[in-house]
Amino acid sequence: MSFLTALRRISSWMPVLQRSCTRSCQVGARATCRLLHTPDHAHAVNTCQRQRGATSLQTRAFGLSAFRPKSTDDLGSSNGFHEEGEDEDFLEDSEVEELFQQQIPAGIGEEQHRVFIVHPDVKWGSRKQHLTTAELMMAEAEGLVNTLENWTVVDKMILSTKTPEKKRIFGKGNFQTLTERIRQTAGITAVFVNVERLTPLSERDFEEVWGVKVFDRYSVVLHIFRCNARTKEAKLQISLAEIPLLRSRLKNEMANLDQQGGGSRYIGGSGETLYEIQQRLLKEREIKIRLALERLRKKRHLLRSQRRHREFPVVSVLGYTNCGKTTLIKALTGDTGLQPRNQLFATLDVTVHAGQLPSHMTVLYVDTIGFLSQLPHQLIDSFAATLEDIKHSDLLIHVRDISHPETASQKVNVLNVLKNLQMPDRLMNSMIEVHNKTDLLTNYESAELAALPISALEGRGLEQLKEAVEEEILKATGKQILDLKVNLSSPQLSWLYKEATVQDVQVDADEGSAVVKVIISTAAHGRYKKLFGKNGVFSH
Ligand SMILES: Nc1nc2c(ncn2[C@@H]2O[C@H](COP(=O)(O)OP(=O)(O)OP(=O)(O)O)[C@@H](O)[C@H]2O)c(=O)[nH]1
Ligand SMILES: [Mg+2]
Repeated sequence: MSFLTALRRISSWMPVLQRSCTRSCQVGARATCRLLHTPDHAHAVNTCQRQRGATSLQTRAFGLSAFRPKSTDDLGSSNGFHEEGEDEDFLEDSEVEELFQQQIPAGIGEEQHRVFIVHPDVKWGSRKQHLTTAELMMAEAEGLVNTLENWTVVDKMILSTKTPEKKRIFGKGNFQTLTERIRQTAGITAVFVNVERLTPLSERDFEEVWGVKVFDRYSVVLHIFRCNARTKEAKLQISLAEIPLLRSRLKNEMANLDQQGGGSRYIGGSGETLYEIQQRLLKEREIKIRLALERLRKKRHLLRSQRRHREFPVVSVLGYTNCGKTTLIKALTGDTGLQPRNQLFATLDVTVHAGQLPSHMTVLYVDTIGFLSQLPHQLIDSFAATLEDIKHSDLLIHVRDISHPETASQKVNVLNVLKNLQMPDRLMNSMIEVHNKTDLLTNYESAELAALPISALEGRGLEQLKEAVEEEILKATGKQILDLKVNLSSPQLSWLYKEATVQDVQVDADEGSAVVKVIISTAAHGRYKKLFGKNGVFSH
């Protein structure tokens, strides 16, 4: 790259970044008020309506009536609950869009790529992958490329290596073989080196030798995320995760410029070199995105307590990407708005969907972003905020694609990520493991006795799953299902409507009494007994 081209490219960033810095100051003064709620809650209310009859509905729906549906995009990252007056200082959609569309790292967001994949296979040492093979890792890399609409795999190669994390990933001989193969393969526009993260230096070296764009897992996964991002939070997180790529690009461009003696020159009496100015602008961009994300996170804290207050137990559904999480939630809730896709990272946002358990108790199922082995660390960091909410669930369901050849290592990977996220022990111990896609295997029988075999697609095993969920939810929330005999001339029934969840009322008109089926917390039951005496409880 010539000195002039490099200089031109770098200075092309400046107006964009400067504009973004000025705007960030203006945003602070803006306050936006919104009221919205998810269609899921409308669904929850409707379901309650059908199950409980008019009187109980009045009690329940009252708590929810302050919410209205807005767009499905808004369901996403903040679980669909937004509170009035809490949107102060928040970025407008157009501002998030501008951040998202500015400063896209080179090669990301481009129209098409014909890709050569090389997988460095570590034969020994601490970096060796024990639960998988190079062929399976290569298959996953191909899966990642094929997820992108206009990307195709042209050729692939597995090469052994000792030090995938060092600058020289491959030995001299192997590197020569690889370079020849790449040069001989016609029409390649990019090489995907299947490592977590390439150093800026090796990326530059590879690009120089091979003459095409070079990607690592980090940049490929980011590219997929960019294509699938719908909500503000996802877009902000992707923009944040792209910052390291922009830094690498800046480093490489400055190295080019320095070779020509330009990078460390001071700019027009500013006391800063060009490199320092660019670094500062990137830092400012990063701070702005982090601030916006932090505000979303704070908002979620509020939303969490609101949700607790409403007493709908929360069940988070997680697992490796493409294992069938969205399909399962769709089957459990009948929510037709959900769109499962045979694609990695189809779901990028945490969304919430109401469903019913056998006792007609309403629970909220949380659909989450899928996990991936060797998902680059910075990516996990920027999405940790999204996954943070899972910690506040009442129960976790771990979905596994049991038909996948790598199902065992996928499980290990998911458990590791949960450990890194410091998931509370109570959730890890009560987690329900579900073996999905059993329809793809003949006469599947699990060696893991506690696991539940299902087919989310064909609706098999769902009743057993719902029963298991109910059992765990009752344990987790300290609730029980009871039949209570009430005197209709006393305030017992209205008390129960207020303090517990009334499931069913069987009236005996002659006796002036009713048997009421309730889901009630131990504490509320204690208060009930104190107020109305111990009589009239039937075991359930
Ligand atoms: N045969 C079969 N296919 C299934 C089953 N469950 C899900 N699938 C398919 O697996 C693919 C992925 O399903 P999703 O529900 O989108 O998976 P996910 O875990 O939400 O995926 P991400 O959001 O991308 O992480 C889709 O093509 C589904 O039709 C199942 O029980 N049997
Ligand atoms: Mg999904």
